[in-house]
Amino acid sequence: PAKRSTQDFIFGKVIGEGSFSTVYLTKDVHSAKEYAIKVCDKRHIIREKKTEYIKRERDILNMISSAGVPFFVKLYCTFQDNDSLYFVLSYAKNGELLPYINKVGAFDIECTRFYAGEILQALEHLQRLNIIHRDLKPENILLDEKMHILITDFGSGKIVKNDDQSEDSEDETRRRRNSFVGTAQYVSPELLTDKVAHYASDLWALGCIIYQMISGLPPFRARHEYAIFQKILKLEYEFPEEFDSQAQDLVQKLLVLNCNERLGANDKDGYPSIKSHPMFAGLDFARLHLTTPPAIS
Ligand SMILES: NC(=O)Nc1ccc2c(c1)=C(Cc1cc(-c3cccc(C(=O)NCCN4CCCCC4)c3)c[nH]1)C(=O)N=2
Repeated sequence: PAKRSTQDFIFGKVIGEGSFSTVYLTKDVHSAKEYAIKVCDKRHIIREKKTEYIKRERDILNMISSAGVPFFVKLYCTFQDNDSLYFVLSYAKNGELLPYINKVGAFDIECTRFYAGEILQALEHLQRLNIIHRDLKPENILLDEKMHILITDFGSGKIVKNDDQSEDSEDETRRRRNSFVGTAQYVSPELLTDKVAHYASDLWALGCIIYQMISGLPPFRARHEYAIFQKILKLEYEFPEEFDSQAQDLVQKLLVLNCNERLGANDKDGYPSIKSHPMFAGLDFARLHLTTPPAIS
């Protein structure tokens, strides 16, 4: 196909903002289809030495789009001009999951089971593709027009080489320089201490998101980031009264400081030990993307 350019799209409202990018709702002038275009500022990326992150995001999005799995934004094409890089991505008509949690205050257990199940399915696909998201949070979980999830923002993602999560000395040197951590409320203890992410780092974030869907707030909260980090490292959080007991059991098995002892941490080929948890009893994971999501109310 011919290389696209900004002339092929009508740019609409801003629907997302990042430190190096802005996301616009756009319409393809030829097909009238709606897309999200992520516009990345070249000079800013180069100045902040983030070119490797942008290349990795493009590579991960290509891997996911080629795999043809549900639950992720698709990358349709990329192009560039003198100032910017352009990623043409899926448009998620219903935006981020977070405003829905804030709007209803707390999901009922059926909604929590459904959306936790879709996120778990998505994490299984990532594990099988040897990808760690590293910044999973409700703002990066979008909702399409049928209210199914579309996970986005792989700008912090990691491709695990030959299924070995350990690191070589070059990786270790880079890691010590690597100031990356995810978003405070959802970052795992191992990313705060030894700066090495594991597949189980995304399972920690899943635990935080399940807690938030039920209680309305993330488990580790404080006025300042440093205080949040302290609470995470001390596993300092509580369950509100009336928190569903099966969900509480699952969250407690995911929010484990030692990433190797987290439920699912040692699973190969997906997360069977999490899928078999009583909280997901009766959920048909393979058909989730084909079923009508429960109304969020
Ligand atoms: N960092 C990134 O990669 N960011 C991306 C990437 C791809 C992408 C992306 C972000 C998208 C973000 C997005 C944002 C929105 C959006 C923005 C503003 C308002 C709304 C909106 O009002 N939706 C209706 C849902 N409301 C939500 C709150 C409760 C009532 C109903 C949606 C729709 N899609 C998108 O559609 N596709």
